[in-house]
Amino acid sequence: MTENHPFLRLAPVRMEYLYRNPDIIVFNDVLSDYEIDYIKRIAQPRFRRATVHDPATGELVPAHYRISKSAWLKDEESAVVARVSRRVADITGLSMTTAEELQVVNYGIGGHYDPHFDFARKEENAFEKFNGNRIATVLFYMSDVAQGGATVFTELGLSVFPRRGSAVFWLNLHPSGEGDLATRHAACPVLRGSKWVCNKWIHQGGQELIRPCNLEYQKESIIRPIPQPIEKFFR
Ligand SMILES: O=C(O)CCC(=O)C(=O)O
Ligand SMILES: [Fe+2]
Repeated sequence: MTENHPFLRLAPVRMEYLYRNPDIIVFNDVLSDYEIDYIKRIAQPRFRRATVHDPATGELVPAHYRISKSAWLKDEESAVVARVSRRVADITGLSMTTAEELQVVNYGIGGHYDPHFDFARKEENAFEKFNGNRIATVLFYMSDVAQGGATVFTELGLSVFPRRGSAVFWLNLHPSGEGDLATRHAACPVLRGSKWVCNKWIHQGGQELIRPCNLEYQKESIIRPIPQPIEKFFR
C-alpha cells in the first residue's frame, strides 16, 4: 500500500509489483468511474491521429508504428484533470512541476504502438522545454479490452492487461539520468473491443531533491538479470 502521503492514509491505493529492477508497478482502482467518463467525454471531440516525435526535426508527426487517436488535457481546464495530476504526485512521490499535460488515447481495432522507449535518446533534443528527459510514465487504463491491447515490456517478458481504473508506473531512466533500455515497451493491437488509456509523462526537472541523481554512472544497458519474475505469492 502506498500510505506515505496524508491523502493516501484516508484512501490507500493498493500497489502491486509486476517486476523488480526495473520496477514495474500497478496501482489498482486509482481512477473512479466518474473521472474516467468525464475524461473520455472531454477528450473525444478533440481527438486527432496520434503523433510521435520525429528525431530529425523534433516535430510531432503521425507514424505507421503508432495507430490511435489522442488529445491533451490541461490541469487548468478542469478540476478532474488537475485531480488526476495531483493523484499521480501522491502515488509516485514525484513532482508534477515539469510533467506533460494528460494525454488521452483511444485505440480502435488494430490500434497499436510498436516497441519504443518513452525517454528521448541522446541524439534527440525533444524535451528541452520540459526541463529534462521523461523520468517516469504513469499509464492509466480507462477500459478493459475484450481481446488484445496489452502493454508488453519486450525486454522483460511481461504483459500488462488493461483493467479499467488501474494504472501502471515505471521509471524510464537510471538514477544517473541515462535511459533504461529495459523499459522498452509496446501496446499490442486491439483485437476485439476498444482500448482507452491516459498517461502522465513526468520529467527530470523538479525531482532533484526527491530523486537525486546517483553519481555512479549507469550505462544504458539491457544487460541485466532477466527474467526476474515476481513470485506468485505477491500477485
Ligand atoms: O497503450 C499502451 O499500452 C502503451 C502506450 C505507450 O506506450 C505510450 O503511449 O507511450
Ligand atoms: Fe510508451
